[in-house]
Amino acid sequence: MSVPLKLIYNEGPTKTVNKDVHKATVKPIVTYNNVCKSYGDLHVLKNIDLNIAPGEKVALIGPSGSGKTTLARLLMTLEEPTDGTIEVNGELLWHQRVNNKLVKANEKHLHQVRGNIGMVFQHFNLFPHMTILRNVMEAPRNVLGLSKEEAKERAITMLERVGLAEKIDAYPAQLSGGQKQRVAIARALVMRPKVMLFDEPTSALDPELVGEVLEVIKAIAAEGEMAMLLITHEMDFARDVADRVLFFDQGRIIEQGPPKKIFINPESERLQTFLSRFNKH
Ligand SMILES: Nc1ncnc2c1ncn2[C@@H]1O[C@H](COP(=O)(O)OP(=O)(O)OP(=O)(O)O)[C@@H](O)[C@H]1O
Repeated sequence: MSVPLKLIYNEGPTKTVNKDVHKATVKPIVTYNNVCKSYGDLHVLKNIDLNIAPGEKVALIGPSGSGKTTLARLLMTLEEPTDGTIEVNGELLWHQRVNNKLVKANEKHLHQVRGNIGMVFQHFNLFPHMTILRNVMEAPRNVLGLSKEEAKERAITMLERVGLAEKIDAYPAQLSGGQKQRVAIARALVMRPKVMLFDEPTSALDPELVGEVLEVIKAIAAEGEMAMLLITHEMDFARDVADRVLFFDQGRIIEQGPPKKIFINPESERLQTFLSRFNKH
């Protein structure tokens, strides 16, 4: 059993880190194996190797256009890698192993693997004609095949978790951007994914609404067992939530480590330059 390890640094917040995260023996929940992605001559991802352990919180930072969203889109199965493989919970995305050979995965297989991944994007894409409760119940009903009562119970629990229990009968148009994003988080969580992927979840929000969404994500992260990949331009948030921070530039992982190392003792010049832009603000 893993033992939570309390870690305090730089007068910063108290973090809970899963000790097992850094042990080589833990079977990763997500594996990128030599993944490349090109659009014509543009090589957006170059030989990415990345393991994410169960429960591990990984923040991805880096300049605009460095390939962070592309890395996420591959995991969401919205894009196919040009080369390499990705595994989630031991199952290949895009490919299957048949007689030890890689063959193209069918839709059924993809659907199954995708069920392990929850996604929250910049834009919430809620169904405007459905109440908040219906928005969150929809996938448990239609994808998991739960009864109406079971789906409702699960949805209400999730909406309570993101602080929106009193809004279940409201429609998306009646909510603030921050509240809509919290619904989107509940909608992803209700499927009980093993991995949650957040792609700049606050970048479309008015500044005064950013905090409430980040607080919800932090609270979910602190609960533990679910792995998270967080793409963010919020450096304080990355520092507070992540067990490991990856600095991405020009399609490669340039540097990675615990937040303390990345934000206080960055090694590469590129990371130092990148961080200095944030420190000026
Ligand atoms: N479908 C596509 N066709 C062609 N080029 C693309 C496509 N999608 C992304 N790109 C290019 O890939 C590069 C990486 O884009 P990506 O969105 O992954 O970067 P990013 O690090 O997430 O940037 P940001 O922080 O601004 O969101 C960019 O040069 C982008 O123009």
